[in-house]
Formats: sequence, C-alpha cells, structure tokens
Amino acid sequence: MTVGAGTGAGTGASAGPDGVRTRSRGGAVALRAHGVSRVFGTGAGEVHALVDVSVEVAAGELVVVVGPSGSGKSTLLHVLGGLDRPTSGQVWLDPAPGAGADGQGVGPDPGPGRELSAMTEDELHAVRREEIGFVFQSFGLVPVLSAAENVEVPLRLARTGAADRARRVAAALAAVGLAEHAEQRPYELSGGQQQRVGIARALVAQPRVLLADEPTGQLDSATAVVVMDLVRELVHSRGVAAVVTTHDPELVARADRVLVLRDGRLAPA
Ligand SMILES: Nc1ncnc2c1ncn2[C@@H]1O[C@H](COP(=O)(O)OP(=O)(O)OP(=O)(O)O)[C@@H](O)[C@H]1O
Repeated sequence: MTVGAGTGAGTGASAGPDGVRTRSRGGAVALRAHGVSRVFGTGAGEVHALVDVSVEVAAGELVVVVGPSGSGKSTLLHVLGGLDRPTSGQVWLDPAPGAGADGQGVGPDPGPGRELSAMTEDELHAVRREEIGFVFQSFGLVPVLSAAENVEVPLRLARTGAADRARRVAAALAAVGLAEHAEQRPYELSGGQQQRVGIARALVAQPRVLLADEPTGQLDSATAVVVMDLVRELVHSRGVAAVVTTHDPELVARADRVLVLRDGRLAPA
C-alpha cells in the first residue's frame, strides 16, 4: 500500500514532474484526471469542492480516497465517473501511455485517449453504461427485483441478448458468492449480501473502471472487511481500475494506494 501516493512507493510507481499521482501497480493507466477543479455556486457563495486534482489509476489497481467530511471525495468520484463535469481540468479514459504533450506522458494532452469531460450527455450515458461500474453506500437495489434481476439491469440497458444475459448474471452472482441467492429480493438478504449484489451489478457489464462511494458505510465492521476484500480480489483478478472512498481506517489497509483529500486538494505524500 502506498499512502499519500505522490511518490508512489508501490510496484511501477513514479511521480510525474507535474505532481500527477501516478499508479502503484504495473497495469496501463485506465483513468486519468489532470488539473481538475470543481466549484459549486451556492447562496452563501462559491464552494471549491476540488482544487487542481491530478491522478492516474491503472488497470487492476485499487485506489482508496480518504479525507474529512466535505473534503471532496464524492465530488471527485462523480467527476471521475462522468456523473459531474469539472469546472476546469480534464478526465480521460484510456489515456495513451507516453503520449503527453511533453513527450513523457505527463502533459495535459494524453494522446488518443477519450476525454470524458468533453463528451456530450449521450456519449457520457453510453460510457457510464458500458465502461464504468458504480457502487453506492445505500446499495441502490430495486426492491421488487430479485438479486439476479438487479444484476441484470445494466445488461438490459446495453441490449445484451437473453442467453448471454443469463450466463453473465449467473457468473457475476457466483463471483460474489451469491449463486444460491439469485431469486431472493433485497429485503431477504443481509446488508453484506445486498452490497455484494451491488458489486455484481457494477461488474456484470465488465467495465474498465469501478467507482464506489463509501460502499461499506452501512455495514458492520466485520462485514465491511469481507466486502472490501471481495472488491480487492475482483479488481485485481479482472484488471479493473477502481477508486473507492471510505471513512473506515480498516479498509484503507486493503488499498494499493491511498489518496488523502483535504479541502478539495490532494494532500502531499
Ligand atoms: N451540488 C452541490 N452544490 C453545492 N455544494 C456542493 C455540492 N456537492 C458538494 N458540495 C460541497 O462540496 C464540498 C465537498 O463535498 P463532497 O460531498 O464531495 O465531500 P465528501 O468528502 O464526499 O464528504 P462526506 O465524507 O461527508 O460524504 C462540500 O463543501 C459540499 O458541501
């Protein structure tokens, strides 16, 4: 685990000259933010929720974001996942390695990667549906649907064929240890089981990126550790680039790298 992440003491990590928080595992960069700021206008004035945040996340890397309440963790996740747009700065999926404007892969131009922050709403919808999995603190399951039907939702949205859907839902439920619970509705499952359904749903469409906002916030600490271990195992085995926010120090130990946000800024390592 690398804490602070500026210097990246893990495998294959390095700090770019522009202070980009580089990856700590060896996979290719899957997600990259450069100089991202987000300002909210409120009745009381401007809130600078994110200030000049730069970060890279590699395929197969689990990055955990910590920080006090209001430090910008959820805002960062929303901007990384295309649920919100930065006021300034850019977010890219699949930035090309070594294609930066300065020839070292660290400039503001990432080469032929796809800039999330410049996409139309329709393009963003498609990318969020097909390439980004979201996990929520409150699970976000549809109460009248079974576990299998909840997991199936992203595949229906992607118009995946019925036979393929059935196969992939069964595999996703098996991957989170819920093969025996496919027909149960959320209220018939424990909190940990419900969140495992949420994780299966997030991963069933085989996204490149997984974003989880306090995924264990409603779970007791023993269950939280089991769920986080599952997330870690799936992220590593499937090569997904994952960013997870948490307040729970126990979960931080599961991270490949920890980012600390304070007042919207990444704290130095
Ligand atoms: N839609 C919004 N409009 C105005 N201000 C907002 C909005 N969303 C977030 N903020 C403000 O931006 C700052 C960062 O909020 P954010 O939710 O990202 O923090 P957080 O670290 O996730 O907090 P918590 O740990 O309590 O969930 C806070 O001051 C918050 O009040």
